[in-house]
Amino acid sequence: MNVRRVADLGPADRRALFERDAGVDAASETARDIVERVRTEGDVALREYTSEFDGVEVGNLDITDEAERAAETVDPDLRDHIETAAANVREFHEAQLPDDWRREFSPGRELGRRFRPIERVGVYVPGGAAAYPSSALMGVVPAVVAGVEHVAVVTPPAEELNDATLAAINLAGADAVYQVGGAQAIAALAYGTETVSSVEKVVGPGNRFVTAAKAEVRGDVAIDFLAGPSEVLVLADGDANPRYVAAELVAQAEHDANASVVAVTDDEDLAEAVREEVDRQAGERERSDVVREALSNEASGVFHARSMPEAVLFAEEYAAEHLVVLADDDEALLDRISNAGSVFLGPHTPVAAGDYASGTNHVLPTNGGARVFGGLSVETFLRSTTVQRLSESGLADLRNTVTTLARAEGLEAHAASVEVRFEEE
Ligand SMILES: NC(=O)c1ccc[n+]([C@@H]2O[C@H](COP(=O)([O-])OP(=O)(O)OC[C@H]3O[C@@H](n4cnc5c(N)ncnc54)[C@H](O)[C@@H]3O)[C@@H](O)[C@H]2O)c1
Ligand SMILES: N[C@H](CO)Cc1c[nH]c[nH+]1
Ligand SMILES: [Zn+2]
Repeated sequence: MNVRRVADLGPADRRALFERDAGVDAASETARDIVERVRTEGDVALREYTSEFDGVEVGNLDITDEAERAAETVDPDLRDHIETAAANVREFHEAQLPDDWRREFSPGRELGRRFRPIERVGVYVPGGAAAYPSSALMGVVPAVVAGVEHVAVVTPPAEELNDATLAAINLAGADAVYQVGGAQAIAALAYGTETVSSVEKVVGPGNRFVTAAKAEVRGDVAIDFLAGPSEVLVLADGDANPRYVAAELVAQAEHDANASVVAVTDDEDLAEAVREEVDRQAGERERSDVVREALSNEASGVFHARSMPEAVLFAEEYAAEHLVVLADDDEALLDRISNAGSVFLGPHTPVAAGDYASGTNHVLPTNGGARVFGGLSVETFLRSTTVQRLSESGLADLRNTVTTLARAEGLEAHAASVEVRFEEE
């Protein structure tokens, strides 16, 4: 990996960086075929795909009881830490619960909003190369806090089911758990099969096949947003510690060969030091082949900007899932940034803290989705309804405006529905 200068980036480089897709487009056709087969063939298709992609012949797809057992038998120390993380996630998400409200905006014109949970949701908990008990907490806890009645979880199977993931799913409060992963799991939640009942909204992160499948079912079922292969962008000034910068890149790179990891700084020496550190740290990791592939992606790299404003502009255009700011004036830099899924400020705030335990949600938009979406939250599981009551005088105040606009639209019955209220019986 070479240090690249932001000023030298051509249109093709900028497209690769700022319109990145982490292999999701290339997975779309496969995902579409899988979704269609599951929709028409149900459990038979689920079992066949599970055998093909996960190499497992599953017995019962429903593993709700196994999850309950795992919560009792999992290593007590691990269970304690799962519960600590869950408590922090719960606390942060409870703070997001909105209150219903109603207010009189002018005499006789009372308007408000109320919030109710979606009734049935499905949470994807990834579990291919690595197991993700933390993603179980991030998906299920906010749904439970929002008051969702039925929370179903799907997660890929393995010869030996991962106890920590199962325990976390149960401890977080899921109602049903199915051992199925990939695009087939998303299709099962969207359309239902003999075993898996369909839901109203599908949420959660996953690899490019999972992400492509969510894009495919969107429209038939609600989804949160596309949360694909992980990303991090580190915005650093010359005082940043290159070991910390490199550690952030290597950490998110170990998720997936399709992960995108970037550092941008106005200090050429720091850029060079980060590049060397990344090389060194990448070689030390168990998943160093995955890390190296992620580091060599077109959307990854170490970049030298001519100034911090140029580096900030780069970060804004990139719109990363995670933005780490390692700079003296981090709060001032933050003020100039809007596009990021989650921001980590200062030398003691690694992304891993938010990935596992600080309490914020780690299910976040990737591939530039942060330009228009926020991460998973309690609001993801709520819908709002507006409520209004007008008094007779409140309606009288609006009478001419409503009838004039209704007639301008050629909708006489709308106007009449107001006028009838002022006519003598
Ligand atoms: N953006 C976020 O918020 C966020 C959060 C956590 C994890 N992640 C991401 O989740 C992903 C986890 O990936 P993973 O692969 O370990 O687990 P996964 O559960 O996402 O995917 C595993 C499934 O992929 C399917 N699959 C694998 N190869 C396939 C192929 N060739 N064709 C069709 N289907 C195939 C299989 O069905 C398998 O069950 C990583 O990319 C990680 O970065 C993202
Ligand atoms: N960094 C991931 C989100 O992109 C979340 C995660 C789970 N486990 C470790 N990290
Ligand atoms: Zn992570």
